[in-house]
Amino acid sequence: MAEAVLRAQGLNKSYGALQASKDVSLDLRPGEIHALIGPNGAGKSTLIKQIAGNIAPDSGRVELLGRDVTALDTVARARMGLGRTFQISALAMDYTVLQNAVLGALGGRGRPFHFFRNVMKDPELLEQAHDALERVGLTDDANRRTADLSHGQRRQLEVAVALTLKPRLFLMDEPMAGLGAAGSKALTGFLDGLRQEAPILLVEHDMDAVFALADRISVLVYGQIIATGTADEIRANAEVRRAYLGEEDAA
Ligand SMILES: Nc1ncnc2c1ncn2[C@@H]1O[C@H](COP(=O)(O)OP(=O)(O)OP(=O)(O)O)[C@@H](O)[C@H]1O
Repeated sequence: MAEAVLRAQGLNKSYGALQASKDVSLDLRPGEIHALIGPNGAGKSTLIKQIAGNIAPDSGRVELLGRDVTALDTVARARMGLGRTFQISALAMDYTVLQNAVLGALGGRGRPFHFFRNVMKDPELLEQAHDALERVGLTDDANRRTADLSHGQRRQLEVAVALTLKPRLFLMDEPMAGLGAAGSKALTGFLDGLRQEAPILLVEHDMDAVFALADRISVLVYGQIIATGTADEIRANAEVRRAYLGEEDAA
């Protein structure tokens, strides 16, 4: 089996008496989409934050590309190739689509800048930004104000911003949230192709998207992974149906 690009081992995290992660282990392999599903409050965001480096686990470890990164912060993990999209948009709404993409590319440089107008003339940054916009199908919208984009287009732009850093793997937190049927179909098609280049750990409530896309699915309930398997295995798992999917959704 190919070496995992991401490995979480025995993660525990408590908030007071509440154990939000209980001995959580999972991995992400080259070329795959691994979906993380579970009811509201199950601990999905808490787990993603430990993997990304926003919060430290009480115990356990996180390995990225074979290296122990448990003590590294979000910036160091991003520089190693961990790309991320967020539940709540981190885009600058008054900037154009291109400006947001250039700022994303700039984030990979790791040194401060002083003049925004110079940044917007930097050929290398512009090329990275244009490439990423083309990948997600936003080339024609490059000069539009981000606030004027549709919700679906903003989601595409978030992926483009993450792509400017040429990530080796992605953490995506509910990328389908708020998208209509057409938007979520388009994004599903895009993620389907993206997995070969950068595998994706996908937190998603849209079960149609999850079952269409995921090579493997892990189900988190009360901070614990109760099952990991293919879509068919998860659909057929009695404990998962009881705890989460419900009979009608799992049919
Ligand atoms: N900073 C915090 N302090 C205290 N409790 C927290 C904190 N963050 C999360 N929790 C609690 O930990 C549990 C897991 O929350 P988390 O946000 O990880 O769940 P989730 O599966 O991502 O939920 P959702 O699907 O609604 O986003 C919840 O009971 C939540 O209230």
